Amino acid sequence: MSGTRPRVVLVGLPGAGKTTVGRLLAGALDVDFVDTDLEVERAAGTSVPEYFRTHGEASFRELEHDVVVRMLAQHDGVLALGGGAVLHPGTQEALRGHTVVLLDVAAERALARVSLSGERPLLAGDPAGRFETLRRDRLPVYERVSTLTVSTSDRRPQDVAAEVLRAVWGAAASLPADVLARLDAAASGPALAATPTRIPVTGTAGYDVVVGRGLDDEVVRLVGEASRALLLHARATAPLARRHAAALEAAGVTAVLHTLPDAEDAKTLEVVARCWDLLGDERFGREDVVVAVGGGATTDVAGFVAASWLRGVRLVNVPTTLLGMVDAAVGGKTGINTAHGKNLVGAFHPPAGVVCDLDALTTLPVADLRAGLAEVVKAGFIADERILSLVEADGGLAAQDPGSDVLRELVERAVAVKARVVGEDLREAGLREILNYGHTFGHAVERTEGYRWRHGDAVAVGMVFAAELARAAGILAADVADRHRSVLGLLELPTTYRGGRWADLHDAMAHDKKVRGNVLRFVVLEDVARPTVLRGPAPEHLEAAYAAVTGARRSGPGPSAQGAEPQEHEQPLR
Ligand SMILES: NC(=O)c1ccc[n+]([C@@H]2O[C@H](COP(=O)([O-])OP(=O)(O)OC[C@H]3O[C@@H](n4cnc5c(N)ncnc54)[C@H](O)[C@@H]3O)[C@@H](O)[C@H]2O)c1
Ligand SMILES: O=C(O)C(=O)C[C@@H](O)[C@H](O)[C@H](O)COP(=O)(O)O
Repeated sequence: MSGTRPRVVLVGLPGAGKTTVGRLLAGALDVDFVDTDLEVERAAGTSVPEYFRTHGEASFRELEHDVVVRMLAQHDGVLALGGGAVLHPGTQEALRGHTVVLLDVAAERALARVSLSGERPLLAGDPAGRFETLRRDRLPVYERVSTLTVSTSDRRPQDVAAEVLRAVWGAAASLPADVLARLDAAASGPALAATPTRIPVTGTAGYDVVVGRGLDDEVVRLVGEASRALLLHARATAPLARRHAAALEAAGVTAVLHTLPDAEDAKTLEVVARCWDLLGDERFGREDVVVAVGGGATTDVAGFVAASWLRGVRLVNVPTTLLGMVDAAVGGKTGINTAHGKNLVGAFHPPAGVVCDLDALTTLPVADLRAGLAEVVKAGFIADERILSLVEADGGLAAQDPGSDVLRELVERAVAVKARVVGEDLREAGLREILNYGHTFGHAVERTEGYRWRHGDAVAVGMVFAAELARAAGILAADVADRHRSVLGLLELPTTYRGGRWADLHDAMAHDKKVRGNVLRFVVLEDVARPTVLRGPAPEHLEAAYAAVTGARRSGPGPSAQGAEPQEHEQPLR
């Protein structure tokens, strides 16, 4: 894409609607949408609020400037700039000659939108007062760099997008017919199908995670030149798998469908062996591909089948559960369970691509949607506080609505966290352990319960256990530990576990992959987005955490209160 330029660059204050309108514009023009905040987070390896906290605004603006300049040179779709990006003189200069649209918004409207969209470091404390100051300082700069101003106050995003298209490309009649059709659809009511977001996973095996709606073509594109595709799916996703199979057949690929047992029953050696037989019967070669259409259990098994057949063939993941989209399908961990525990046999085998079609979530039972939200919340606690504030903003309602923009943002943010981590540490040499937050206890609960618990439910309780352990060890403040219960509670996820099972749980935790030389190691937090590893926790702290999870008692006051001597822990993992 080098040497191209964005069709339009959107600037404006936080809450002006740059992301929403940007996606609509990109959808109408059939081009990609890029939000520079997400690109900056990718470049920084952390969230914007966390970068502000640790490096300060000046350093953030330099990094943001570099990203904006790169995007102006490379991106040929729609580009939305972070609210303060234009403050950098170099960025003002770089915008010269581009089509820059200022989305202007009234203060009360913007504040209402911002309060629903999570942490904004520059508005902390006194949002109304600070917003007025931002508006006063920035408006003259926005006006100087922009070629057009469009108001977004009290208007539907599609009407704003339509005005931008008409103003930038002249009379509607001069727009190409397909753009006109999409524009008409937007103007007559329903919002435009938003354009997909591509989140790259860098590192040894680079691939994209595509998030959006109506993404069947992406699957065909990823299967590409293969002559055969084995589509492994759950019973519940058979209709979807059949639809993909038909599209592949139409593209000249021989599609073989195979139904896996439900949930954890699929993660066995017998099931994998059956798939190997099928691949042999159908003469699958090195150029052929395995496609997983299902939840995390399906992508784990399909991934292991792809990793082991002929020592590795291509894998395309089409996750159909929230948990699959934000976690299991991304990152290349594949595997099955054994009698000794969860995921004990497997391989690192990154997919060729991941297609997260949010439309699949409309048939997902709400209990499974919530289980997926546990892993979303995990991403919030370990790396991106904005995820937590997005959930808290309306008591967790929009997060549980598969059609909401909030859920889409949660998916994108959780995928971005995972992509950042696995891009740096595919084989879990260090940093990747943070993704295991809540899993040491969670996996133990799953094993103790004979895998009848949903994975996400077990991880929810596991995070409460990890928070109580950190609090007992004097590492984590009481209010952050309590926030685990409150956020997970909003999503109706379990935060307690029954008593009397400590011996079984402890035995299961002794098989955890993070154990080194028989010493238990737990990912814990020093604060939100400050994960670390606690090595060999004191038995009384473990038992206090268990007691707290059973509801018997709290595990201790945390470091902000008197009396707790912090236990030593390893270097922070960030
Ligand atoms: N490899 C990794 O990095 C990783 C990460 C997280 C979790 N996991 C694994 O993922 C598994 C949990 O994944 P999960 O929560 O997706 O569970 P799952 O795959 O068991 O799916 C949950 C249920 O939803 C059904 N289902 C799937 N898609 C559906 C749809 N669109 N509509 C209706 N029903 C649908 C499934 O048939 C199943 O009954 C666990 O085995 C866990 O260990 C792996
Ligand atoms: O991707 C990772 O790394 C994770 O730890 C993500 C977890 O959410 C996931 O459940 C993973 O399968 C656990 O891995 P394991 O190595 O503890 O089995």
